[in-house]
Amino acid sequence: MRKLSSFLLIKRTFCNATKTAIKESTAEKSYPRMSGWQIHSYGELDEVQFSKNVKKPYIRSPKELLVKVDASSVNPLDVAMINGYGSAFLNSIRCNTDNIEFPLILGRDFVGTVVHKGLDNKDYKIGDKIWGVVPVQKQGCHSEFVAVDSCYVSKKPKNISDVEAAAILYAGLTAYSGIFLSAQLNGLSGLLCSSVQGNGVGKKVLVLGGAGGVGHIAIQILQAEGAEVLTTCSQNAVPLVENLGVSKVIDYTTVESDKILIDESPYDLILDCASKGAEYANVHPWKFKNYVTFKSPLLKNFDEKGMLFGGLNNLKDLLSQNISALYSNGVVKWGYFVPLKNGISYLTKLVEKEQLVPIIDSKFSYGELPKAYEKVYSGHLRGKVVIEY
Ligand SMILES: NC(=O)C1=CN([C@@H]2O[C@H](COP(=O)(O)OP(=O)(O)OC[C@H]3O[C@@H](n4cnc5c(N)ncnc54)[C@H](OP(=O)(O)O)[C@@H]3O)[C@@H](O)[C@H]2O)C=CC1
Repeated sequence: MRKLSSFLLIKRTFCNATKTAIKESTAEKSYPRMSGWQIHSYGELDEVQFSKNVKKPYIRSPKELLVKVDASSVNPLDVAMINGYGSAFLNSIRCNTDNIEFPLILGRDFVGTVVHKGLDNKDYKIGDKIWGVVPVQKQGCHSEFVAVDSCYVSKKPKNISDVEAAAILYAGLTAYSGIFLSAQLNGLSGLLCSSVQGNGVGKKVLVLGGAGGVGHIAIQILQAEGAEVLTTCSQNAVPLVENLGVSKVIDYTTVESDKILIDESPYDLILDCASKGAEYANVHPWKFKNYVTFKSPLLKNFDEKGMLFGGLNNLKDLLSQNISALYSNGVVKWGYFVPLKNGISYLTKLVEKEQLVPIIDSKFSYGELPKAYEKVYSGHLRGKVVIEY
């Protein structure tokens, strides 16, 4: 009798488990799908694979919007993330759809159309054309749809095309945070004030790498603020950056360029958009108040040494680079992409006033996305690589 009841119990448990599995797999199959570019492990560029069977994101909070992506861009970060860059830190804060690492969708900035919205989104209606960014710990936007908190978007400026707009926000917010948060051009935190222009009047700024995605936008922000801007680039980019109206273009490939850079100092700010790094601040006997580099060792230290020792190493790096820069009276800082709402509003206004015009290096279709990744990987960009969906 006891044997029979145990048999019945096992059978019932088995049946329930089978029913649950069938239910789950049916739910999995009936889940809405979309197309997207994903990586399933870290490696080379060919890890980026197209699939028509990607789970469509959905709205998970009243502040979120579901967006049909119309255009996007590729950034050096996307290419680096394929290689596993930042994975240690990002996994510690990751909040993608299922809190899992893979499959991972890259892509950080987009222009798109609102197709669904959370209840707490009175500023947006279905069909609105918006632009925005996706924080690095979330699934990206190199896919048909993206779900994003409305604090990372705003209405797209009407005076530029989708493709032009797609070139701006990630690079623009990086430039914005380097100028206002790290260097504090306005004398305050960029979080507090950026609506009144003129913060650069009387200031001399050197932008290293003025032809690239971040560099060409940084130049335009600084000029809109009234700063005198000098920039470096290689010879074939000189006419392009001259067109931006900078006061001096220095071709860094010439022998005399170092002397010019030193003679032109002191600088209120040197903004490194050319991956020169903190070390470069001390290479020349020049004077500066602030040196901000976007080549930060922060995530690399976490990747290589773990969260604790990586954190300690970051502290050590920050102190040592500043101690060696003391002789020039300058402060050396790291700059980052920060998805700031007031940064998005600032860039929107700059575009609407035609003080910021993006430079497009090249345009690819959504189906050609791997070619766009290759283009960014190969470097020497003149503006941005954009994707039209
Ligand atoms: N920390 C962060 O959160 C972020 C960091 N970044 C980093 O900032 C840097 C710039 O990004 P992005 O503008 O998108 O990159 P791009 O590749 O678009 O631009 C880099 C530009 O620098 C030029 N360049 C290279 N070497 C020099 C040099 N010695 N002097 C002057 N110019 C040079 C390149 O052209 P050429 O080689 O022909 O001279 C190219 O035009 C990258 O290293 C990127 O990884 C970017 C965004 C966020």
